[in-house]
Amino acid sequence: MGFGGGDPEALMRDFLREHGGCAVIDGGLATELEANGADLNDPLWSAKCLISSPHLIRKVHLDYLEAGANIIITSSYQATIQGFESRGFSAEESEALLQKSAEIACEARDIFYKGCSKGFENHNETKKHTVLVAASIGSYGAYLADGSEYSGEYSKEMTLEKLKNFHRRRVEVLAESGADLIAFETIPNKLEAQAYAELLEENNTRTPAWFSFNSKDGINVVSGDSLIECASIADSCKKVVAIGINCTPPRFIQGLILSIRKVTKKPILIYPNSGERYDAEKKEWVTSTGVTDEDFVSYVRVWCEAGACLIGGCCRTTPNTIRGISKVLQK
Ligand code: MET
Ligand SMILES: [Zn+2]
Repeated sequence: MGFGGGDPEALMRDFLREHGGCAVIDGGLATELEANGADLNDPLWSAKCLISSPHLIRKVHLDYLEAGANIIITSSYQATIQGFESRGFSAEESEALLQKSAEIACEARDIFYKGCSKGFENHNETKKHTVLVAASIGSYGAYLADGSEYSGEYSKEMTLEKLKNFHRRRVEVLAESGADLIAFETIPNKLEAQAYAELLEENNTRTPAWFSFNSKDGINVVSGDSLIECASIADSCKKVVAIGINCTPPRFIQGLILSIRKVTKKPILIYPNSGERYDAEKKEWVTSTGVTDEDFVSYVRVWCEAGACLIGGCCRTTPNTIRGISKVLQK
């Protein structure tokens, strides 16, 4: 039986209690892989490294752990069975690659734990620093790799059933991968939130999940669907143990937390991006549009006061950002 005594709801409660009520999520994975030299100009994005450079993924996980992250998110954001199959991998090989994303994160955690226990006579000392591995699931729009996870606009033919069929096997594989929870990230619309909630209920998995939406106006999710309605879907799903926002500019976060708080008592998570704008045509970040690490970290108290208790960073944040967040939360 793992952390939380095998009870999905207890996992997050026990974890947060152990961390004094607030815990640190890691920072951007894909963008940090790029900062470490990976070329991710590819429909698989960060999942490309599962094939070409798993050691780099492990290094970035470790960098975030050393910087103070208590939760690390796997490299499966844009890893889909359909995406791997279109590269010529078999169904089994594709599932193995998903599995591998969890294994690499667990391996990084083991290395980190071993490093922590050095110098402690009593091995139990390491218990103070429980780290959770969250298996990432990016949206259907992320799989399309055309920027539609930031528009939330899927074709008119898209239905709830189609979305469920698209995600079903991937959710099953990652739920059984050894990760502690499933991180549904960058959810752009209500239909996809509904699809995830139904899959979790139907699957009967014991692995808990978090739902994280993205916004580009500070009010609604990116498709224009009501954040309140999206967060309510997450709130109604028993397997969902935290609800929040990721990959959204820091300036919008406080208001979004307050909105989510209106419809849930579950823990609220936030991991904003650096605030830089992504130019989907040029496939690059417009650097002049972001905030400095200092500015980012100066928001942390405000976000806690608004009600967030899981805080990290998304695209273009770095181990340095996470170090800063960790310092503020330790105080
Ligand atoms: N966890 C993912 C990453 O940091 C989230 C990407 S949001 C577009 O790479
Ligand atoms: Zn992001």
